[in-house]
Amino acid sequence: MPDERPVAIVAPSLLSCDFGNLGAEAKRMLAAGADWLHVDVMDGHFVDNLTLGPVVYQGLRRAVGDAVFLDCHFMTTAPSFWVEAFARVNGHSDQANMGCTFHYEVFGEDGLPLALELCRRIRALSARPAVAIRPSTPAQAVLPLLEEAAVDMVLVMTVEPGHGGQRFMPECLSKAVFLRERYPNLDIQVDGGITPETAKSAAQAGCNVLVSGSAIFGAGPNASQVIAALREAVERVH
Ligand SMILES: O=C(CO)[C@H](O)[C@H](O)COP(=O)(O)O
Ligand SMILES: [Fe+2]
Repeated sequence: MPDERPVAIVAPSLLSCDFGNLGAEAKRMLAAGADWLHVDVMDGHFVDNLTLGPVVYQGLRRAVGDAVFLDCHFMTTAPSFWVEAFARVNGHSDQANMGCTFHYEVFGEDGLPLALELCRRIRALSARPAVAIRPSTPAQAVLPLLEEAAVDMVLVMTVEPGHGGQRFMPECLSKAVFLRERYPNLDIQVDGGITPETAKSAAQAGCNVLVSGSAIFGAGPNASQVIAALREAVERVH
């Protein structure tokens, strides 16, 4: 039987970087073995924190170049507006180098048509649509989007969105198990409190895309070792 599980992807979260040296920090992560760079976009409404907008994103894109996949995690009440704004400054003829993850909760059950419309728009931009669920949202909520093949990835949050450096919530991993059983080829991303240790249980639950902020940046010059350990956690269950 062919091995259907998707490949390991490690995405350092720039939320934990030295923002005074954003471009250099991003390049340091790429040199240390990062596959993607995770960009947390917080609007001060959906979460009680505010990070970066299109102006800073444009600077980041210029610093890393077009070949790098920037995995944008929109923790915003108006994802459609911000997706357009980020796409405009992404600096490329198409946006295949950009991931657009929105939160299910901003649309909810009644908002399925709007969520589908946003996914179609993200695909029309050639960007990569994904949906995130916070700890209190069940995995079943995203099934209608998966049934329509509207998203390429589900982000299972293992902390409450809004801040880096929080405690990992292992109880959220049952959602990854539920999704992996039904979708062997789906990219399942996990974000929040991921360390080489917690990555093992996340990988066993079926997650293959690991976001990690404080563990990677907290390792200073040893970031490459943490990235390698995260990748190994996924590859070991592969
Ligand atoms: O989406 C996020 C917070 O809402 C961040 O991506 C996440 O918290 C990463 O940081 P850490 O690895 O320190 O938990
Ligand atoms: Fe994130």
